[in-house]
Parts: sequence; C-alpha cells; structure tokens
Amino acid sequence: MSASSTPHVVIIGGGLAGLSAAQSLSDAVAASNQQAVASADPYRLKITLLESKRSTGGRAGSFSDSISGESVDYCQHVAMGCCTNFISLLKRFDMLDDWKRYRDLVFHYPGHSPSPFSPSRWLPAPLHLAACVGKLGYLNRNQKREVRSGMWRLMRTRSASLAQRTAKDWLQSIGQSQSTIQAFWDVILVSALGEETDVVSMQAARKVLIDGFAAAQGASDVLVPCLPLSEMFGERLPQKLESLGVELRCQAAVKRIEIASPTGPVVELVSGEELLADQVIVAVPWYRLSSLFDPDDAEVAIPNVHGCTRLDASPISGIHLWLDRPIMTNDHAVMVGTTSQWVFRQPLASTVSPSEPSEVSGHYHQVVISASSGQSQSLGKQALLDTVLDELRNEFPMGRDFKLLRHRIVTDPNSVFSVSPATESIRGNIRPALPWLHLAGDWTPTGWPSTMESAVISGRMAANSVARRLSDSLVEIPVDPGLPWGWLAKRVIRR
Ligand SMILES: Cc1cc2nc3c(=O)[nH]c(=O)nc-3n(C[C@H](O)[C@H](O)[C@H](O)COP(=O)(O)OP(=O)(O)OC[C@H]3O[C@@H](n4cnc5c(N)ncnc54)[C@H](O)[C@@H]3O)c2cc1C
Repeated sequence: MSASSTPHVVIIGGGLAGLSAAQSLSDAVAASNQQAVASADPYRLKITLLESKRSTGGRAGSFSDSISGESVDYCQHVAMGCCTNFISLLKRFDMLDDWKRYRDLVFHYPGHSPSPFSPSRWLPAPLHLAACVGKLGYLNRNQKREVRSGMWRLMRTRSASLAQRTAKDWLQSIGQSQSTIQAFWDVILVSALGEETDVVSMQAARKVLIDGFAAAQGASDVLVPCLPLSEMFGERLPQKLESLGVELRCQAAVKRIEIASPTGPVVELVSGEELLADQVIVAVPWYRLSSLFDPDDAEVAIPNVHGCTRLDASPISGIHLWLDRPIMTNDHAVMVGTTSQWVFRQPLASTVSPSEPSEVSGHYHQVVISASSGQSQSLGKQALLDTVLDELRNEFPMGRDFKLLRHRIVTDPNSVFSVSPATESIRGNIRPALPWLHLAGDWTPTGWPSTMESAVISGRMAANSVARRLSDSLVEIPVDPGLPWGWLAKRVIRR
C-alpha cells in the first residue's frame, strides 16, 4: 500500500484503452460519492496515467504535415454504429459532434457505375439489408443469391461452432464462389478486421457481420472524424480527464514494474523515477507487455505472457495524397476489386465545399489499404503509388486529369493484431495472476477485433476490475452491451 491513505492507481499507456480506464475510474469515484451524499468522507482515488510519447492517443494519432502545418491522421479511422462503448466515450466528453455519421456507402467497382449501399430505414433488421445487396450493380444475379444465402446461413450458425474456422474456409464450405468472396465478403471483412479472409477467424467475421450489419438498425452506420485524431485524443480528451482530477504524464515511459517490493508494486520510469502504486493497469500493445517485467517476473505476473509473441500483427497503409483538384463529390468511397480499398476526401466539415481550394498545399485525399503486407511487399512503394493513382483516375472521372502535388505513404506493421482462429484462445489465456495487476488494450479478450471499440471496452473492464479490488463502495461503470437487436433479428439470428 502506498504511504497515503488515498489508493493510487497507475495506468501505463495513453492509447484509447488507457484513456478509457482513466475515464471509467474517475466516473466510478464520482458516481460512488454521489450515491453516498450523506458521507462526510468522500471516496478518493489518485489516478496517474503514464504515456511514453509526447501526447496521448496511441495508434489513433496524427502526424504534422511539414508543408501545410496541418495535423494529418496516420491512417483514417472509422467507427461503426455498433461501437456503442466508443460512442459513449465520445458522448461523455461532448465529442460525438466531431464525428460525421453516414448511413449510406458507395461501392465502386471498375467498369461499373458506383453502387449505393443503403440499408432500408423501414424494414426491420435483418431484412433492412436485403434490398441493399440487390442494388450492388457490380454483382451478378448468382452472386447476389449467394450473398443472401450466405447471410442466412451465418445467422443460423452459432458463433461457438465457428471458433476453429477461417472465414474463407467456412464461406467456401457453404458454397460461396471465389468471385463472390472477392467481390463481397472480402470487401467488408478485410476493412473491418484488417486481415485477409484466408487467415481471419470466421467467429470474428460473424461478430462484424451480425453485430455490425444484421442485428440492428443503425449498426452499419459509419462514423468518420471531422477533426484530427491527435486533436481529439491527444488534446481535448486528456484536458477533460485532467479536469476530472486524473494526473496525465506524457514523455513518461515506463521501464519496468517491480513486482516483489515489500511496499507493493513499484513502477519505474525510464528517467529513474519510481512511483508507488496500489493498483496498476497495463494498457500497452501486446508486443510491449513482457518487456515491462524482469524476465523472471513476467510469467509470475502474467502466466502465458509469452503467448503475446504468437499474436501476429497485420499492417494497414494510409496513402496520403495532395492533389491539384478534388476528384470526388462524396466524402468517401469503398473500392472493390482494386488495390485501393477505401478513399476519403477531406476536410469533411460541411462548411467547406469540396470544389474550393482548401489549402495552398492542394486537395487532400487518403487511400486506405488494410492487410497491406501483400501489396506493399510485392509492389514496392512507387509501384503501389502508381497503381493507386491509376485506380483513382479510372474510377473518378471528375478528377481524371488530376496532378499529384505530393504524397506520403504510412504503413504501421503493427496496426492491428491478426484475428485468426488461434487468436481468441491466446487472448483469453493472457490474464494477470497478481491481485493488483490489470490488463487493458484492444488485444485483451473483449470479444471484439482490434478496434477502438475493443480498446475502450478493455479500459472499462480493467477499471471495473480495479474497483472490485479496492472497495465495495466503489461502483462499476458497466460495459455497454451493444445495440439492442430488432424483434425479427432476435427470432432469426442464433446467439
Ligand atoms: C493504421 C491503422 C488504422 C486503424 N483503423 C482503425 C479503424 O478504422 N477503426 C478502428 O476502430 N480501429 C482502427 N485501428 C485500430 C485502433 O487504432 C486501435 O485498436 C486502438 O487505437 C488501440 O488502442 P490501445 O489503447 O489498445 O493501444 P495503443 O493505441 O497502441 O496505445 C498504447 C499506448 O501505450 C503507450 N506505451 C507503450 N509502451 C509504453 C511504456 N513503456 N510506457 C508508457 N507508455 C507506453 C504507447 O505509446 C501508446 O500510446 C487502426 C489502427 C491503425 C494503426
């Protein structure tokens, strides 16, 4: 126990998981004190969040463009309507209005007119999706029939029975042709899970297809940030946390956690400073976890910690393009059958017309390629750029003659962990064995793939685990169970 009577919780890592843990803990203290209004001695908690970088946000961050001086996200992030915990974090800090919500998407396939993907507002889930498949003009009649029958089979198949299957293996086993897998299932699954269908777990794929599309109206809505991620998660959100009493320390890299000290856990910073803690939440990525402990301590603190080395990573590339003109009127487009997977134009703020030159530096567009190792490795950066530019010229007639002013390709090889059939059991087995130690991060067993939603849920779960250790009087901030399923979805979709 630290010397003071106020328990001290140290959170290591200022990504969305660590930020969510800090928010949940400070809200838990406030809610507990509100419930016990009559108490003369309010519950107190000292919360310190340590982040190694210059600002918080972690993978949901931005770089500063040296020409325009603007902050540009390393890679475009989107959330879905089904990400209710992430959305509640945004709401909690009045940041939801900084995200633009889209119900409809537009799919582009070479040689075909763009197809809208517009779930019906009037039909109950999951029927609301049926009409949108019919409108995907690049799919032929057989492919549409296969997609509908595949969705039906998926709804009637229990999640647990898919644990050991890859998406491709299962889709082929129910008669989906290669062309339908490429033109439909790959498009959704590779973007949502950041991994190829021949690797990705069908159980994780089902989670996205059911929770993110079939089970509820609004689940497949796409939320796109209108402000740089660094402004939201590196400036505004931390300021709000500080106003709640959380001590936030950036450029405070943790070197090691001493587990055997008689005074309780000691968190040692690279600077040499030592912090005494009562409870510690470690919210670093999976590949950093074991380095925070002495080699002999790691397995004592977290049995199976070395399983983290078996959580493979999958890269995502953001191809940042500054063009001499806008090339599209829609804010974004899904690209099918091409190396490019999704194109975004910015700024999204509705006050800025896409035809106005927004900056001297040109019109900014970003192409996103998930599971990008194949393309990047086989093509090389210049060939990848040339391929993407050709695809944009072919697909967007309005900008056919655009000139590229400059570009930057950002690929994070550790963007997300690869959700293969082996992943879920590995994730589930990496649990702390010390009563004061708690884990958070998108990779912990939240039931979600590597997403902002998973990170926020993990932070909340870790905060609740701390609350249970500290005091019966500390309330828990519940994890949101997700969008309620529609009446028809409850009847036809097996759990
Ligand atoms: C290119 C790309 C595109 C993505 N697109 C999407 C998307 O569209 N939608 C979506 O939902 N998700 C997307 N993701 C995933 C999403 O960004 C992550 O799931 C989420 O941000 C993970 O949050 P986290 O807190 O778990 O981990 P991180 O963001 O990795 O945070 C961990 C933090 O710990 C800090 N840290 C590490 N070691 C130490 C130490 N020793 N001491 C102190 N601090 C330390 C790190 O600096 C970091 O800030 C994308 C990710 C990438 C990289």
